Amino acid sequence: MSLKVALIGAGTIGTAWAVVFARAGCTVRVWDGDAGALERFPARVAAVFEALEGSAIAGLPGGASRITTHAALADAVGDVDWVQEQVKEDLAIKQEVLPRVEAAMRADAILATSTSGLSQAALASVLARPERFIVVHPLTPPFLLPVTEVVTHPGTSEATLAEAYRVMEAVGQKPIRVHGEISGFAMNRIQAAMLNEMVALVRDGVISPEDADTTLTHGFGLRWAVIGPFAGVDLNALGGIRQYMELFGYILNDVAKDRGAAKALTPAAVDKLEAGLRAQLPLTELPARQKRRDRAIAALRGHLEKAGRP
Ligand SMILES: NC(=O)C1=CN([C@@H]2O[C@H](COP(=O)(O)OP(=O)(O)OC[C@H]3O[C@@H](n4cnc5c(N)ncnc54)[C@H](O)[C@@H]3O)[C@@H](O)[C@H]2O)C=CC1
Ligand SMILES: O=C(O)[C@@H](O)C(=O)[C@H](O)[C@@H](O)CO
Repeated sequence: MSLKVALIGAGTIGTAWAVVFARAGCTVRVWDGDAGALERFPARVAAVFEALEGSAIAGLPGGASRITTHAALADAVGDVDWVQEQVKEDLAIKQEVLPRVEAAMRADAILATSTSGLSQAALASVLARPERFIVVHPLTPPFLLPVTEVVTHPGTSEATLAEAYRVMEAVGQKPIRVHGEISGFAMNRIQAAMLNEMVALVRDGVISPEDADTTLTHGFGLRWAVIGPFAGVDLNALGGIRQYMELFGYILNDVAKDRGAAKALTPAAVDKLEAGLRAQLPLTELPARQKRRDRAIAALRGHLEKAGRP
């Protein structure tokens, strides 16, 4: 992809985005308010490319040679098509940096922020061209984990949203659409729900931190690597997700009650889940999907045994 990209912020996520864009063929220009961060940047990027070398996701040759660092903001963003911002997660800092970046950019370029959950409306409110502004939030690190949430504010244009999808798909990311203003967006809320429960179980002496992690590394994580939690439980009852929830939904409700949370599993929620799952897969095809799940997890386990775990 021949896109010209500027990265604002040369820390952990700036480094990771540089690899994502550069390995896909984009020209990447990097700026940061801290000269030291820019100095350290090439070595950080080189370490990632070295780790990916020879793998299926190393990307096009010469990735690092497409990345340059710039002391002046205007030099980095002046003629690029896409600007991705990842300065410190602090509303006041982003509200100060984003308008400066916008003023130095081409009027038709897109300004995306990597914020993990700050209000997109509050960020957009300080911009002159909010229609070109969008949240494109990755997981860590995006060069390994392609899912990327795309979140608009009420003034984001349809063209900007479509371009965000086009660009993310072209650089090998898997965009997902998150609707509305919600703190933490979707990905961090999902992770937070699980982490909150794990913290409470450890705090109350129900399980050790190590064993809690093992439920993921040797359990759900293996399954969820090949099939999501909804599609996964859909295979755990012959009648699919509706029957699963009839049989085991009491656990979701008990946990919500124990933690003083409102019950999420309403009849309307079950109807929505069933409609979504059955649109993907008729009940008659569940056994075939079970077989595909088994093959994929078996292959994954074989690979993990060879590669070892960190
Ligand atoms: N670390 C993570 O796992 C993820 C972080 N993000 C988001 O990416 C953003 C950055 O996070 P990290 O890369 O982890 O932080 P980091 O601390 O590694 O890097 C932040 C960079 O911003 C620069 N910076 C801070 N204030 C600045 C200013 N006023 N002007 C110019 N540069 C400034 C710093 O010099 C630093 O190099 C945050 O919005 C965060 O929510 C998104 C996904 C994952
Ligand atoms: O674990 C992660 O990768 C996610 O939590 C994120 O990407 C977040 O943005 C995180 O770094 C801050 O909660």
